[in-house]
Amino acid sequence: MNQIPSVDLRDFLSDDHSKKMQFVEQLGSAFEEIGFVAISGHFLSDKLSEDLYTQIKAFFDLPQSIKSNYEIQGLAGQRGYTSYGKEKAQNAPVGDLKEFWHFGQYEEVAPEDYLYPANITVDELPAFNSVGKEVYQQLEKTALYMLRALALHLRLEETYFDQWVSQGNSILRPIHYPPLTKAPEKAVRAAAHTDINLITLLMGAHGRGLQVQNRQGDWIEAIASKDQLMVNVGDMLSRLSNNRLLSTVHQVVNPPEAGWSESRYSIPFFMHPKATMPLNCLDNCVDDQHPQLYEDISAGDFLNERLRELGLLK
Ligand SMILES: O=C(O)CCC(=O)C(=O)O
Ligand SMILES: [Fe+2]
Repeated sequence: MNQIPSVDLRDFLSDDHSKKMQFVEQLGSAFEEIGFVAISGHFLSDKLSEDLYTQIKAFFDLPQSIKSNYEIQGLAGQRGYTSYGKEKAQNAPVGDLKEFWHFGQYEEVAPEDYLYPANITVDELPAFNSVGKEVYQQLEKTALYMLRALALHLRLEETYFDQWVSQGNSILRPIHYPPLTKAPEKAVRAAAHTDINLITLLMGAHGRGLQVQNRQGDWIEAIASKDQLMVNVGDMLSRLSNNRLLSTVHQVVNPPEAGWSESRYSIPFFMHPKATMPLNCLDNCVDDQHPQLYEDISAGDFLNERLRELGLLK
């Protein structure tokens, strides 16, 4: 396969059962074949998307001394700001050429029942906080429907994932890749990696840069149209499905020299379940032809293992 397939989430939401099942089939085969799909008909409006871009550009434009106030020790980069070059892809020699922010789950419970660290508020930019929350919730809703479709594809109850992802540990990560001033020796904007989580919804895959490795080992460009999000399978879902759904290696390459002066902004939403979700390979993905490939593990233990490898958790 040398192109990322496209699907329209409105088909899944339609009252027409055959359209709904056609979406399930298209999504399932895309995720079995290449692990990526571009989706339109999601819940994020153009206006909200533009608002978030405006806010994150304003944030990354703040002086470093102010941004650094939001880099909180002891949080393993789970909330707030992570400075340039800190995150390193698994097995990469040097850090990626990026800085980023994390919005996390918004919990409507008493503080003593909080599962997660609280979100960090940027005092200088009030709308940054409210727009981030709204985008988080619209992408979370979109991701929930994608997982419902995948549940049907895997012959599970349609709402199988709901209990695990409702109030889940998902993260919205606006990323800034600053302009390049000289030829980077080893580093690329984001070194080849797979995502850790269940599925990722990516805003901002509209220009060149993101590349996906197909089964033949070739790098293909993943470019979404303006109304599309790029969605891919992460390691948690490939593990759960005993590698039936592919968590595909991808990277963000540096632009040609003519494009060095431009920043890249992209915004992935990493859908994570609650830490207690078992990632044990599903019974209906294991048989004589497909022996179980992974040990049983919980989502929380798996995440911590991977954050350590990324250099974010000590
Ligand atoms: O910047 C991008 O387009 C993709 C980033 C990415 O793959 C990631 O952060 O996991
Ligand atoms: Fe990624």
